[in-house]
Amino acid sequence: MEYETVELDDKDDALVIIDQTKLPGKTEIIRLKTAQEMWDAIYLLKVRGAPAIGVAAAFGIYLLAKQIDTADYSTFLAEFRKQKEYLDSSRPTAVNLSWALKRMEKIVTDNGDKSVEEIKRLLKTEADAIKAEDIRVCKTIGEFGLTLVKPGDGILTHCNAGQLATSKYGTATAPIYLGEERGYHFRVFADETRPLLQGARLTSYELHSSGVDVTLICDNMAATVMKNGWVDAVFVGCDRVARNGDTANKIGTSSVAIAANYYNVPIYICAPTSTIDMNTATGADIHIEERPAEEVTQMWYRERMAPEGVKVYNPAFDVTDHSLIAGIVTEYGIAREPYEESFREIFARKENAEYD
Ligand SMILES: CSC[C@H]1O[C@H](OP(=O)(O)O)[C@H](O)[C@@H]1O
Repeated sequence: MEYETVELDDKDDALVIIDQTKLPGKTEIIRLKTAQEMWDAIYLLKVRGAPAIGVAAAFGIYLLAKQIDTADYSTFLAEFRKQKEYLDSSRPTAVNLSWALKRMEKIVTDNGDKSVEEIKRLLKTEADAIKAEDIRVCKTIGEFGLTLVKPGDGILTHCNAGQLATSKYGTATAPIYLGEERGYHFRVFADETRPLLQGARLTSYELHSSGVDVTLICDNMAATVMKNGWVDAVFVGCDRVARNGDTANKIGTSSVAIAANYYNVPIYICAPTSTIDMNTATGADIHIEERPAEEVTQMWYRERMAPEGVKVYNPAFDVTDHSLIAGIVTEYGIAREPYEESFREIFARKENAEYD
């Protein structure tokens, strides 16, 4: 299934995305032009998934910068920062949002000696680079992930860390897609992932459309398929990895990790280095987004599933303790305990690679 999760239409000054809230029933392409439309699209998960949110924010802030009508650098910088802070406020947990926006801001602050028009051109180049890197990073994560499994293995996924959460390949699905190209024929079990069903609506849709052997299960069935011996590894994505390896990912991931450890099934986090936040010491320091009750009680504000007025707790993410994680698969290798030391080695490799 070839489609672009996030595209830039530079001529029409539009950020073009698939509205993921309409999948799998309808593939609806929408064009975002204003800061409000971009903010809403991220908050409402029309575009979602840490890497895809980062790419959307990079193109989005570029388009908003284009609209800043001034030749004065200080005025441009002030307005740029206002728009950046606004987009950054849309969702708090996925570090890629702020990481991409900071990268774009650095283009502006590093080039104060250039004209505003030249800075706008440099912003476009940086946003294109962020998207290109995302594709390369995901493919490389797939290569490292493949070293952890063998043809015919059963793989369990949770939420969607697939093509729709990135620019291509996905992170947790990258080994699956690469394996499919090379005849590995994995048997995938996709958790539906309540309340917003990213696993049912997106992961099973992506994999089934790509001819992958995928079985959709309810979240409360994950332990059973592991107990049955059908799962050889768990691959999940992430939204923020703390320095000690604690990982924030879609709500329910920590339950999957506990079950996986009980049944001796390794769980691997597939994490672009852009999602590893060395400034966050442990999972306790990660801000977990809480979302509206209606997502739990009314299935996308449609079918009522619970009594009106009932109390609801709806955290969008949880934190999996580093001690439960068998390895963290990055584009510069697989990190293992002790994670802080392993991450420092991986970032050193990244630094050297970027200078090669
Ligand atoms: C490529 S990993 C993306 C990560 O983001 C998802 O969250 P959401 O659907 O709320 O954006 C989920 O946690 C995935 O693992």
